[in-house]
Amino acid sequence: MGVLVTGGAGYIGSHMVLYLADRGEKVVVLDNLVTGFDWMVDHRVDFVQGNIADNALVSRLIQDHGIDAVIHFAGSVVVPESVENPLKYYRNNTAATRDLIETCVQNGIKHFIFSSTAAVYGMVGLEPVAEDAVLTPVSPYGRSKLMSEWMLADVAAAHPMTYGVLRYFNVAGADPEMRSGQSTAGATHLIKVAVQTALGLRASMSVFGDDYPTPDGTCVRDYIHVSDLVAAHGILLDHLRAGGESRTMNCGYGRGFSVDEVVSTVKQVTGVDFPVVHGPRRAGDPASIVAGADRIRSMDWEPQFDDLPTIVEMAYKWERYLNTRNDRPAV
Ligand SMILES: NC(=O)c1ccc[n+]([C@@H]2O[C@H](COP(=O)([O-])OP(=O)(O)OC[C@H]3O[C@@H](n4cnc5c(N)ncnc54)[C@H](O)[C@@H]3O)[C@@H](O)[C@H]2O)c1
Ligand SMILES: O=c1ccn([C@@H]2O[C@H](COP(=O)(O)OP(=O)(O)O[C@H]3O[C@H](CO)[C@H](O)[C@H](O)[C@H]3O)[C@@H](O)[C@H]2O)c(=O)[nH]1
Repeated sequence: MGVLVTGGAGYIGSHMVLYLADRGEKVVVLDNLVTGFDWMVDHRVDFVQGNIADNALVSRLIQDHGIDAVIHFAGSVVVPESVENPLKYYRNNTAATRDLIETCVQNGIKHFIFSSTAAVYGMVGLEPVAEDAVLTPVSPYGRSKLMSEWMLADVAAAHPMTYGVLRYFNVAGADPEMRSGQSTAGATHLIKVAVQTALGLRASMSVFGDDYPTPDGTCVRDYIHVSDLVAAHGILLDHLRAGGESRTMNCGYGRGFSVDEVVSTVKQVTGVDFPVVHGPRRAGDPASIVAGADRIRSMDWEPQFDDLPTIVEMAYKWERYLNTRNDRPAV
């Protein structure tokens, strides 16, 4: 048995690789390094640079490495970019995923786990959102991912394959042993931006909107630590390998923090009172999105880092480490 991890040189995929290597799995990573870094791939696993849509390459990897399961992280991930360049997202997230799934079917892959997103829900109310909610994504990013969810369900109905769809909420933090972390150039994610500001890499940061219908007027999100997130994939993989049915699950802790709460936590953890500007709303932001977490909590999933200061501390430590590298990605 072996696992093909696509996008394993990226933020979340590199943590998945650490998790699998730590438990002694045979792993091969396929990544074209468009946003990932080869130095983020753990040395215990094989790394191949290439595209998920390359049928001949993926077939060879599956056969040479005895792959029974694919965990598919590779994709394009920036919501505003998907609005400006939707065809990029339909090509890389939908069409390329279609090609990858076809290669998997042709090669008898038994299990396929897919990185989906809370963006498939679109604008929701203030209550936690469950998996069976109406899906009305508002961005090409969300739609490109939802189409892949549908393809997987159709393919699994027609072929002997089981699948897991995991809808991630706001992923943050870094490996507790500092072997990987969020390293993307020009990051837009709140916790990453805030720790960069605390380190003086940015002169100030903005809070996008403070007139939302939330307790303090700023947007509420469900921040999940990346190591807890990848552990959920491991549990789902074990479930599928044991003959369990396909599952679609939210990945969040089921509680929200506002932007102002996150910023205060970053100030407390870092001890730096950095400048914060309260600016206008950012287009497309839902006021609040928190995971209905009943399904994931009904698995044997025991989160280790469900604590905002701990998540922030690890993100901060990783940012400090990145700062010591000569090749640190641009802020
Ligand atoms: N970060 C989040 O908060 C978040 C939230 C919801 C869903 N997701 C999903 O999780 C997955 C991983 O996201 P991430 O934050 O680690 O992003 P990332 O950009 O760090 O990782 C994506 C990786 O995929 C690679 N890649 C992209 N297109 C490829 C292709 N065609 N062939 C081969 N490799 C390719 C990139 O080089 C990169 O290493 C994505 O599918 C994303 O949509 C992320
Ligand atoms: O400098 C910043 C950055 C962000 N924010 C705010 O902080 C919140 C979180 O923003 P992020 O950009 O960190 O994350 P998003 O909630 O926009 O998006 C994340 O969660 C989505 C699902 O909800 C998708 O999965 C997406 O891929 C993932 O990046 C938002 O209200 C945003 O407006 C700021 O105020 N200032």
